[in-house]
Amino acid sequence: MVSVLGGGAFGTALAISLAQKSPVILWARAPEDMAQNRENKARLPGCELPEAITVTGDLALAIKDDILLVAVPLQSLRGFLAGHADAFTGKTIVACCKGIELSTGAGPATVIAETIPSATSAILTGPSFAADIARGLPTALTLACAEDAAGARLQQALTTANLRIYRTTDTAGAELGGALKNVVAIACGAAMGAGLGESARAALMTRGFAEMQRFAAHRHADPATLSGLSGFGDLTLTCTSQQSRNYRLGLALGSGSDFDASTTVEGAATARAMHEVAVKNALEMPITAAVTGLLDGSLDVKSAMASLLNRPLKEE
Ligand SMILES: NC(=O)C1=CN([C@@H]2O[C@H](COP(=O)(O)OP(=O)(O)OC[C@H]3O[C@@H](n4cnc5c(N)ncnc54)[C@H](O)[C@@H]3O)[C@@H](O)[C@H]2O)C=CC1
Ligand SMILES: O=C(CO)COP(=O)(O)O
Repeated sequence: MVSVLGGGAFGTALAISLAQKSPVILWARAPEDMAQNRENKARLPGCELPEAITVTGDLALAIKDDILLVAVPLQSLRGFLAGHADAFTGKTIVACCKGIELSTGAGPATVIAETIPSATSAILTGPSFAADIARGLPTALTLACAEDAAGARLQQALTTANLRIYRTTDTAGAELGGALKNVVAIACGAAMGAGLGESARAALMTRGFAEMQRFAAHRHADPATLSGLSGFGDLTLTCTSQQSRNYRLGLALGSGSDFDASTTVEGAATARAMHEVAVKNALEMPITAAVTGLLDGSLDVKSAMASLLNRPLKEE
């Protein structure tokens, strides 16, 4: 059986998807409302929880299963795993989160490997909005696991009628694609929010993709992974849809409107983490630098765009 740890939008959607096949335990820090109303009103309203889902706040019960999908934000992943390290020993842990740690520059697979070395670590990533998965709309994701046999087992276990899963052993590529596209989505939202137009967005997506490839090459990821669902696929979705929280944060920055600070926006911390790695390793990441400036308030959108346009001319 599979358990999902993390009662936010994505964890709930994955539990709903898996409940088509077998009973699922969904662990949440505050399960009461979900358990009582059979709906995650706070994060995924309008999606009824099927009977096959047991909602619990008892982590020991959830961790009994062998396959554990962990859907907490990336910046919380290390603390969450380390806090229950004994219980996670020897398990198969699938990180369902996207980002790079501010404190270390590590992605989710690395965080699992460092925190629970006895675990089999994997990542589930790619273009999917939680609401789409929960409604049973067709979705394709990437499952990355360095051990191919374990990856194949997970691919079978997590595929459902509407959720098609491809697999790869390139965990570095998969974790970077999902992390870095959020930063580009913030940039695209900001450009659209400031009224700079769709041509500007296309330029940011394309040159942002070049930054993703550069960063991934630095981490020895397979370039083909970046061109797949977890990279190009998710970049396309997140940079073009108002369903994306990263894109919506960008829209708010660009238009000068308010944004609810309690929203999970992985790209904000990831932009800072990437910028630090880029500066330290002399990687050229001007869009990431511009997003970091927008987030810390040292740049506005028009001057950020001007700084990108005024860089020395170069070959594509
Ligand atoms: N919502 C979506 O459409 C998708 C989200 N993701 C990824 O899923 C991850 C989680 O995001 P969402 O579920 O959307 O966010 P969310 O904001 O809906 O939920 C986050 C959940 O994590 C819990 N949480 C936070 N810190 C925790 C900790 N230390 N211990 C235990 N639980 C903790 C919160 O209580 C909350 O239930 C993110 O990395 C996101 O990028 C990936 C694909 C789609
Ligand atoms: O990762 C996602 C889509 O694949 C969800 O995007 P947001 O976190 O920006 O909402």
